[in-house]
Amino acid sequence: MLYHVSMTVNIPTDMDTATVEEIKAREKVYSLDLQRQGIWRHIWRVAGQYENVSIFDCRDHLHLHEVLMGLPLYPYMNISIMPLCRHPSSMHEDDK
Ligand SMILES: O=C(O)C[C@H]1C=CC(=O)O1
Repeated sequence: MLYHVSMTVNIPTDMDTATVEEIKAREKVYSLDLQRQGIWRHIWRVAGQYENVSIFDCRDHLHLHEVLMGLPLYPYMNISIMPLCRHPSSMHEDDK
């Protein structure tokens, strides 16, 4: 199942720089691993925001939930989710 997910990151301004960098480094490793597995299909930066728009390909809602809960930046994110289904005019067989 495909999901449109937007994540806005709000790291507390008083968190020390080393901790922020360590969390961001773990987030990148986690994200790249999911991208390689095909679970995190696309990620874009929203211009001018500490926000991304992503497409996830998960088995079901619970799988998506577990993937998102595992994000190292999860405690500092606001997340919005839209479940997607294939558009009847889509020419992409894997849009499902
Ligand atoms: O930067 C972000 O949008 C937050 C998060 C998502 C992937 C990643 O590496 O960091």
